[in-house]
Amino acid sequence: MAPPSGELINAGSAEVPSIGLPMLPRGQPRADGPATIMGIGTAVPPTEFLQSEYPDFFFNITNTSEKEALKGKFRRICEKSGIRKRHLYLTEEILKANPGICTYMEPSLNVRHDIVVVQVPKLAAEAAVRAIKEWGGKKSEITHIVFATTSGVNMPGADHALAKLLGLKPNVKRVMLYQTGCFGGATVLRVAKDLAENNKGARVLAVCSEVTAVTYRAPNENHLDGLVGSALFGDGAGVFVVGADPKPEEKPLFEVHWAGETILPESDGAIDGHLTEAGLIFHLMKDVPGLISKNIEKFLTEARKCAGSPDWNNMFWAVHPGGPAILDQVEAKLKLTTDKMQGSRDVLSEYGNMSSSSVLFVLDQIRNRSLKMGAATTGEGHDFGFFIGFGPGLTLETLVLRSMPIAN
Ligand SMILES: CC(=O)CC(=O)SCCNC(=O)CCNC(=O)[C@H](O)C(C)(C)COP(=O)(O)OP(=O)(O)OC[C@H]1O[C@@H](n2cnc3c(N)ncnc32)[C@H](O)[C@@H]1OP(=O)(O)O
Repeated sequence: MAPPSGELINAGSAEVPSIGLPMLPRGQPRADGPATIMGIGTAVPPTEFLQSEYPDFFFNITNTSEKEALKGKFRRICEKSGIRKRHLYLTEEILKANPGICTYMEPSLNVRHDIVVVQVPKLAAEAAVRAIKEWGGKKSEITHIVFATTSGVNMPGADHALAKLLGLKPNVKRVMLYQTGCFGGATVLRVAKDLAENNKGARVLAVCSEVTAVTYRAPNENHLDGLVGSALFGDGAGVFVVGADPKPEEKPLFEVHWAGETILPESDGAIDGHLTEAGLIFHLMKDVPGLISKNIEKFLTEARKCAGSPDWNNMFWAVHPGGPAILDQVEAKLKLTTDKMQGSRDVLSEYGNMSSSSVLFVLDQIRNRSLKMGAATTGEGHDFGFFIGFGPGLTLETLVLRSMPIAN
């Protein structure tokens, strides 16, 4: 029987006075070094939609072509979106076969879920195969999966489906994060970092996969922020292989040095989403770019201390490309040179806003740009950089990454 708590406190054990037991060795040894990103893979559905043609397609398929004023507004948003094309699973054929998805508010959750429950893990598996190939290890060495998606919910989750599709061992340890929205890309890396650093030898798949079949809906005068989502969102999956203490045959692309998350002041309701019988209904306040740019400096000033507080322009920037106004306003606020957001702008242009997956694409773009530029490091020649997600809350989630030298 346990002694009274007073005796416990005064039990006199030199090692652990609070419980009076000797310290035991930890069952699971920790890694020696920081988590590293050892492989990156991305995937998108094959069908692409040119943004210049999208207003006609969207208003036709949703039977709303008579709403000329609304269509004019949608066209203006598309023109200012910074997007050239997007990839969507929902082709014309699939939309015609599922007319409920093309309405504004008809109950249609079943058909939407039938699509995403299959397509979200499938797209993730495509990206994971590429990430694992670059990493060069065996699938049997994968110890953990951390998976984020806002595209539907299911039991067992998309993490379970991915493990089956890839043929991973049944004892792979899984963390499934549903409905994180766009900051999920940074969350999966933060959780993967903690797992890799606290479990020696762990090799973690950090996974995001988004398919817009849950949010797709007809335009409506009562939901103008919905128009912004319809103009911006695209489908895509991104996967990192994360592990610490790389073996000689493993070639890290980035080290993860710091991770943090904060809720921005006075931002309640700025981005939110509600899962309803008609799918996921998104709300975006017009001031999202202003709220992010107003509050970001304080948080990033704290974050960059781990890198010796370099100048903003002496870092690389992997920022979730939520929309061009967000990139513009952060750039202006921190007086960044125009090349700093190029990775984010390139991803926005070629894929749109793929919610949580986007920032993984941006880091892939940055290391590819670095190679093309002949830069000395994977971070466009800089030693340290940011990996930034934001989304519902408003939640701002950031990691500080250290780039690796490129042998030229
Ligand atoms: C899913 C997640 O968790 C995280 C996310 O990423 S959520 C998405 C975050 N992204 C955003 O919030 C979008 C940020 N906004 C932008 O990038 C730009 O404002 C934009 C591309 C939407 C428009 O570009 P712009 O240069 O600002 O053009 P602007 O002329 O001001 O706006 C175009 C039209 O859009 C309308 N508009 C812009 N933002 C709007 C909003 N949030 N709601 C409703 N209408 C909006 C404007 O009123 C304007 O309408 P009119 O042409 O009829 O006047």
